[in-house]
Amino acid sequence: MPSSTALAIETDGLTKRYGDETAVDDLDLEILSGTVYGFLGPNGAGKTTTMRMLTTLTRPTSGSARVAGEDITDRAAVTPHIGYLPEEPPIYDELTGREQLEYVAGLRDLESEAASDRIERLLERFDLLEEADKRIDAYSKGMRQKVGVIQAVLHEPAVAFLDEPTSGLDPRAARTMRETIADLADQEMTIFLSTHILSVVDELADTIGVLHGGRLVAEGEPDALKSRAETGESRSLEDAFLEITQNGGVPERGELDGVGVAGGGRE
Ligand SMILES: Nc1ncnc2c1ncn2[C@@H]1O[C@H](COP(=O)(O)OP(=O)(O)OP(=O)(O)O)[C@@H](O)[C@H]1O
Repeated sequence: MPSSTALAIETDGLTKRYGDETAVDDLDLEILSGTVYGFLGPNGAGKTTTMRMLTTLTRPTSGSARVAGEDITDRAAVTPHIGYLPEEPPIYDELTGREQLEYVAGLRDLESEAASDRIERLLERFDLLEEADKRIDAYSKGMRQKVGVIQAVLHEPAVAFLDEPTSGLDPRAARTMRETIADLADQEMTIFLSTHILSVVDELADTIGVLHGGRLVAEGEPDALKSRAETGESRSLEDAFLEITQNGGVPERGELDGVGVAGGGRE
């Protein structure tokens, strides 16, 4: 068991109910600092709800969680340490890309010269320099996504929550995004990465967790998840994912032998 200081995200029985529906059910996570955690699950599995709880945007019904060592009930303590790219990044259409990023830097109280340097570098990296002084309402979906990611990591948070970071990006930009995520992880940023694009998770994640019906039904390193317990033969991550989540209803515990499963199996 790692010491608590090495954990970037720690949840204990984290649960969110909406009326009769349990969106996230008794979630226990221990995510090491500086790692990329790939968070998978079918539509409606509870991924966004989990991220909204961990980023303090919605309160759990029960259970607890710490992010970057801070309790998620203490929004003021948590927010300086996190960045969040939600499905629809919060950006002002009437600003230019650069103005939007400078605005976010101001909200984060970043020192202006250092922030300007970092904004320039990230704009250049994402091939946005030429468009940086155009209004965002003229941006394509992919360009908006790039601004959304840059603003999520501008303040070099300890933990970045990225929901479908490659959404809307062309192949070149998607590659830049993957390389940027890998670089950020190399710089000890913890990345909580939710996506339906399994190749992205396969390439980047140190650990993958699979949520199904609000419950964590499998967790492990990508290779362990892909290995078939009975024969040891390897399957694609897509095959593994489809097999793990194949029953439409409530998941059964232990669907994936040989891989840590919610409620047991993790060290
Ligand atoms: N504000 C809300 N009010 C009521 N039910 C909600 C609310 N937010 C989410 N839910 C329900 O909680 C469940 C989990 O939704 P969530 O958006 O977390 O899933 P997801 O894994 O992010 O799905 P997707 O991959 O489609 O984005 C769904 O059944 C959804 O209908």
